Amino acid sequence: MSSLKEEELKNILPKDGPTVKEVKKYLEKYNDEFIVIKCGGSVLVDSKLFKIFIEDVAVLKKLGFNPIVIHGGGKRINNKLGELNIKSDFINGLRVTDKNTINIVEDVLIEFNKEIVNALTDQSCETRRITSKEYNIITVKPESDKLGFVGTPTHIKTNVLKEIIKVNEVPVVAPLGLDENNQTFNINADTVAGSVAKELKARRLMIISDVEGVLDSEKKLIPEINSKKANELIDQEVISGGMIPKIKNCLDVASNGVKAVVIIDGRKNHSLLFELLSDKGSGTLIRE
Ligand SMILES: Nc1ncnc2c1ncn2[C@@H]1O[C@H](COP(=O)(O)OP(=O)(O)O)[C@@H](O)[C@H]1O
Ligand SMILES: CC(=O)N[C@@H](CCC(=O)OP(=O)(O)O)C(=O)O
Repeated sequence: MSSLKEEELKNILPKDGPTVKEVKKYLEKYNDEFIVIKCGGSVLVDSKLFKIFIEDVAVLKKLGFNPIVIHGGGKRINNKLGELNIKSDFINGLRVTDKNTINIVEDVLIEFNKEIVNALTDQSCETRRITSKEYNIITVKPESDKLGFVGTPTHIKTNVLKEIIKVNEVPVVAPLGLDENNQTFNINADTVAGSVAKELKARRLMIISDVEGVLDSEKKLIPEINSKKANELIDQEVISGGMIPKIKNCLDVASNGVKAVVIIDGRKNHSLLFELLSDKGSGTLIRE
């Protein structure tokens, strides 16, 4: 990727993103490594933020990175269940998913996956859809009886992912998996991103959400957090809801060989590019 000329870089990079000078410094650093990017449904429901996210992924691919995209969709699922008057309960940030709900979750996530892939294709970025119905790469076992059709990944087909990357496509993965009987399971998207990052031995896991990062009891950003501090904040209920599986999962990934795990703010313009390609890293860095 270092072979890109200054003029080419200028054409690829957005005007309001990191400068060519900054980017040049960082290009060498990530040569050929896997960058797992998880974008939450809270960011993707906003059409402006959706557009910036798509643009950033396409830019990374043009620069020669190997991005792997995992998408959420929690808010879209909530909206659909709301329309259908179906109540949804959460236990520690995970959706209780019964027989009826899993069908809706699957439909919503497959549709969302299609939209993301189409948007990337429009940016001349080649992609591969990965869902429970196409190229499934995730085998699961049930997480717990109480959660119904919620799965924990037991196997990720990294060989399939690597083949897709080799032919220059960006894998776009929905948080769905299959058990040994081909039953579809709902999986928290942060958990999927974590499993993929660990199994691929990714250089970085970047979790894009609709908050600055992990916040303390005064709602101030915590720039760096370890497991001791995170567990304290969970006990004190300062970390709650969807942030619980997010942080637990990030800690697990950080202690399993992925050097940099960050939670960044998808509401900030080009936060993904600034985090990877400039000195202006923001958000919360998670350490084991
Ligand atoms: N200590 C905390 N710091 C930041 N966010 C928190 C904290 N505790 C709970 N949250 C909640 O976690 C949410 C992020 O999780 P989630 O809604 O699952 O996002 P996503 O859709 O991006 O995965 C935030 O919007 C916030 O409401
Ligand atoms: C088991 C479980 O909770 N699955 C999630 C899957 C989507 C997701 O994780 O979306 P976000 O990243 O947008 O939160 C759900 O049903 O909402």
